[in-house]
Amino acid sequence: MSTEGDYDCIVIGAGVQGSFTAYQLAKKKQRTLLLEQFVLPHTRGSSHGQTRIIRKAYDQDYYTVMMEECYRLWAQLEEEASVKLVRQTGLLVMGPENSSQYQAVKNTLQKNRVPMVILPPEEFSKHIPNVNLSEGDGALVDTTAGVLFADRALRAVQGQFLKLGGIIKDGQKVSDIKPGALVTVTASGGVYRAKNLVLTAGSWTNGMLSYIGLQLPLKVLKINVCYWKEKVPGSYHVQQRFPAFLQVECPEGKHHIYGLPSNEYPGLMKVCYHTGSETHPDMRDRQSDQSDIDILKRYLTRCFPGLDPEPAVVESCMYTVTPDEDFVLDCHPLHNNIVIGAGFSGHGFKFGPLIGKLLCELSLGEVPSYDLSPFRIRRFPEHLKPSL
Ligand SMILES: Cc1cc2nc3c(=O)[nH]c(=O)nc-3n(C[C@H](O)[C@H](O)[C@H](O)COP(=O)(O)OP(=O)(O)OC[C@H]3O[C@@H](n4cnc5c(N)ncnc54)[C@H](O)[C@@H]3O)c2cc1C
Ligand SMILES: O=C(O)[C@@H]1CCCCN1
Repeated sequence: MSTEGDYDCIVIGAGVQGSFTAYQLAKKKQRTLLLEQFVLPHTRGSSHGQTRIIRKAYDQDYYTVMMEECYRLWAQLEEEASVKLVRQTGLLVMGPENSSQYQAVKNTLQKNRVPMVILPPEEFSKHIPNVNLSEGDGALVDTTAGVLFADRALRAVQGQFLKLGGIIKDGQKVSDIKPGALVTVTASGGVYRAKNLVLTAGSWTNGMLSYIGLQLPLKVLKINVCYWKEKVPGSYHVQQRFPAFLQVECPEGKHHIYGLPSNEYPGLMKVCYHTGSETHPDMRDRQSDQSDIDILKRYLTRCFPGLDPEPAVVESCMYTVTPDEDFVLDCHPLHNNIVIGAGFSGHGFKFGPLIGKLLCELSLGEVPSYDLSPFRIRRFPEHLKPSL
């Protein structure tokens, strides 16, 4: 066997994170193979669908700081691929004025000098018609925020990767990984070898990690992606400058509720609950729990009176959630030529271009551009197998 390998790097999983990682590696002249189990494009993972929120409004500084560069990297891809991927709409954040979460978001924005507008309750309805602000809630708008065109972004980044000479093999389910100076990857269409491996397998991550002696505390949740009909067409439309929104706490449920202005489906606004019920990634459609939809119905009846409180369309997506909802961006504890990007916990899309850059840096043994301590595997010591 040659010690050169077939490739410099193999990336497993062509969702947003694997696609951006492969693109960054190809930019660094690495001979890169991107393997995907499904035929592309597909709707079985976490990166499909037309839209995602992009925002700087976070309760932790490190995400807000990282978003500075993300916006630049998204703009760069828009230019390279001649395609529009980001639409600035602003993000309305609502939550109990004295709650720690709402205050944390407000403080992070102020501290990092992110352009924002605070909407006092008496002025709220002048700026945001058709929404009832809850008694005691504060409201602010992160004006930098907006909507990312997700499917289009995946097409663009995969297209750029191919232009750089990268290779995508889809319809190739990986069924084994053998670590070593050359990593050997067995997939349904062949056996491939490379000096480095990056694992970005989304909800299937622990299945892949079982081949290389590691398990992470990841929960896979099925998310019901709900669209709701506007009673008066256009009332929550992106062209009426209706923003995306995030309700950080409310009486109906303990998790966030979020929404995007109507755009992709005429007359329908997307509003979802930021959690779901556990599932196996291959059995997603067997999970039929709808308690999240009941919470949304009650919230929309109270706060979005212009929406019919019965979902018109329900699609499915998955979150892969860590206990602290921070990502995993790290090398395998024993095999430093295997890099893992996982646990994006329902908020990783907007970071895609930067995650790609960071996983590429880790794979090339470079000093990462950011402090990755919040994202290290060793924050879960109890989950490192005794064999490690
Ligand atoms: C409903 C919903 C709303 C969201 N909203 C936002 C938002 O507003 N803003 C935001 O920033 N983020 C948001 N997110 C989160 C974001 O979409 C995810 O963090 C991101 O898509 C995760 O990407 P990924 O590449 O890790 O996973 P995936 O997209 O699932 O990619 C993993 C890929 O690996 C492949 N794979 C797995 N196993 C194998 C194997 N054995 N062989 C070959 N290939 C394999 C899978 O088929 C898949 O294509 C949302 C997510 C959901 C579900
Ligand atoms: O990443 C985001 O911006 C959204 C916010 C709410 C939960 C889902 N993800």
